[in-house]
Amino acid sequence: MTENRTNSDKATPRNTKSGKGSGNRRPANPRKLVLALLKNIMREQQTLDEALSNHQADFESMERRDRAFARLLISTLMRRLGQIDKAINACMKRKLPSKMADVRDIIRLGAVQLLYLDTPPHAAVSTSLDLASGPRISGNKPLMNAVLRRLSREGQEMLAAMDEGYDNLPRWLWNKWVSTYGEETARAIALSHLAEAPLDITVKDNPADWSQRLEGTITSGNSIRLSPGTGDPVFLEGYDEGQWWVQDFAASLPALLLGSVVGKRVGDICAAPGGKTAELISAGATVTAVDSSNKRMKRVHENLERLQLKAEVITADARSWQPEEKFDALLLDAPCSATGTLRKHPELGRIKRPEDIEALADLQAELLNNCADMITVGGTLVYATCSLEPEEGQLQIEKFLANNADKFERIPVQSSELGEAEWLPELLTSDGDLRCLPCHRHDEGGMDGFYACRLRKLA
Ligand SMILES: C[S@@+](CC[C@H](N)C(=O)[O-])C[C@H]1O[C@@H](n2cnc3c(N)ncnc32)[C@H](O)[C@@H]1O
Repeated sequence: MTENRTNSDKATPRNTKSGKGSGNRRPANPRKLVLALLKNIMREQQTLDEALSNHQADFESMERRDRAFARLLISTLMRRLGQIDKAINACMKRKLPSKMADVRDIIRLGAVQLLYLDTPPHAAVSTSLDLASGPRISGNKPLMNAVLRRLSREGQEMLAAMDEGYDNLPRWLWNKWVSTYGEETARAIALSHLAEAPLDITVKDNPADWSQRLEGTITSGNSIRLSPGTGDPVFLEGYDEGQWWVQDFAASLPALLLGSVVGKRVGDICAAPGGKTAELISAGATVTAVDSSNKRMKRVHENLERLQLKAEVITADARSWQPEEKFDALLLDAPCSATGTLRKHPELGRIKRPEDIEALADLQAELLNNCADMITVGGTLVYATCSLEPEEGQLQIEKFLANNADKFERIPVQSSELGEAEWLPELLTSDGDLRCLPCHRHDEGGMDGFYACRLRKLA
């Protein structure tokens, strides 16, 4: 299972294990593919997974090395776009108008190679200019050439004078995080996006044995952090045998807030692609997994089959669906802006807008209200999102508790429930909610931003 928290209904292109590209098709040019992805992301607000699925045949036609290069190019572009654009603007008398977006994208593609990927200047410039076809674009080759040549000479000096955390974060997110967490933490979060996130897996059992076999380290509980450069997880021992699934350490925590689930009927609401479903089943629960997306539910079925785990799987809108018999416990992992996952999905910073947060907060409130009716009196409800925004986290819960004061109470989480590591208290708020930030445990590779709160039904 590979994690996908972008709420995208489009699957990431599957890895062909041969890595040789597919069929007799002529392999696609990785730089040209990246240009198309950039357009999909920046001008059509698609996630990288969505954009990649538009170009699946091209992606799969490439050798494994070219696929890795294309991914490196697009992810570095997304992580560093603020600095790249600032450096490009410094090379021009005035900013390029939006009708010249294609020209700007070609310069960006050359710039990322010159500034961050150590591509020899002649190769970065000539391979970019080769992509400038068509009368409207090719007429701008002298401009593109001049900007890229200047970046090859002065680019590193320009970068050294920039504030890389601040410059690479969209302004509205910077302002929001400074007002929510303070400038020091906002900067630490922004800096955490600049490096690729490590790969975490959750094992069904025997974490000590699996951490040795896969040469990783146990973060806590059943979560193992693999060493950098481990490569594509589908090639690793235990994947085909269904012994583990990919899940960020922070994403493995909300399910723990339900306590012992052995023998309990647990509703996993908004379940796809099924990371927490697998965790709850492995912990001994009888799980009903509900999600509204047919396409994503297909992945739950595939993932459970690989992991040889069983759940009742229901495709339904959880704003109105109700179980025939109420659950003992429920986990609502609500759709959200996913701003806690920018390390893994740096493009989200470019496609999300402040108004998305408001709309998602309304959807989460509807889901939470309906989930409140799905559990028995005395039952536990855990609400979680991978957002850093208070409207999707603590403010959502405050509103819910204010409207349901006689029906629900918050049960503060104790750090010992999350595991034994001495640093786990860092992840809890003074109210006893879980509040993971991407900058937590930065020196060990950080973690996704996650919020979770535990409630008990009183009446
Ligand atoms: C954050 S993802 C869930 C991740 C999942 N819990 C896991 O651990 O693998 C949110 C999910 O909410 C689902 N969703 C969005 N709106 C929904 C609705 N009204 N009813 C049910 N599911 C919904 C999306 O399809 C998406 O799969």
